[in-house]
Amino acid sequence: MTGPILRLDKVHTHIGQYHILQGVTFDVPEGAFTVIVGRNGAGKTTTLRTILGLWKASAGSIRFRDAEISRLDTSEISRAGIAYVPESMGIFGDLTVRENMLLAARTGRFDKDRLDWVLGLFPPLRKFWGLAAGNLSGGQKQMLSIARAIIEPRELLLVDEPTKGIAPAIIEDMIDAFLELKRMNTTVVLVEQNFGFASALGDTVVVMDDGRAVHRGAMSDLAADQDLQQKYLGLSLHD
Ligand SMILES: Nc1ncnc2c1ncn2[C@@H]1O[C@H](COP(=O)(O)OP(=O)(O)OP(=O)(O)O)[C@@H](O)[C@H]1O
Repeated sequence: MTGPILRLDKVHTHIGQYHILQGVTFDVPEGAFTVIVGRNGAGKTTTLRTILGLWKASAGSIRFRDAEISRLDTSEISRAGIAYVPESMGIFGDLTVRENMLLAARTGRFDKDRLDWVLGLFPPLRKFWGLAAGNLSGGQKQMLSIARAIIEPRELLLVDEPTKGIAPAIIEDMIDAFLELKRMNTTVVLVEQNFGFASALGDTVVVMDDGRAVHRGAMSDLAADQDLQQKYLGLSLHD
């Protein structure tokens, strides 16, 4: 783990008349997994969308390496090397798995070694390569969505709740795939409600509540401390 690749400093986001993020501050260390947890409506997705410029920060600073990105357009932020896997997965149901992957490759073609590596992480995608993606199961769609985000090397990957609605057996496969990304020193910010998944992968953890980051620290400390979990997360993580 090295220094931060991304720094949020007192970030505020308004959506219409609502003041959603109210001074979010945390660092994302390079080459590690940062997990954002917190109750429903805490502002986790809004934080990812604000980093991506899909919502504009109304105040505060977001620095990616040495650049201030909070005023940039999403396309510029994406070109700078930040990829996003939204909760809605953002895949095209009428297009095949292959076509979905190809659209995500900015050069318009595949690097064969990279493609082999990605398909090795998610074998069902190889199997259903020619199938319209709308026919995939929920877990397979989630895999496709992640595969799209990593088909080219990215400096930072933002992933929103990959386990949502996914069966436990597939969650295990997904942990393996993310562990492989970890071995490659990929920098990931993961929003995750499933505490087993979050604690299996997270190096650092950010707990959000009511539009703020109320706790930052090592995931191992939070995972080992039930009082801390109770204080910040109530029982919702174990429901
Ligand atoms: N388009 C919108 N218009 C108005 N309010 C919104 C909009 N999108 C999100 N919000 C509000 O912003 C707050 C934070 O939402 P957000 O989706 O960031 O929370 P979250 O922590 O990701 O929650 P969850 O775990 O339920 O997905 C919520 O109160 C939500 O209702």
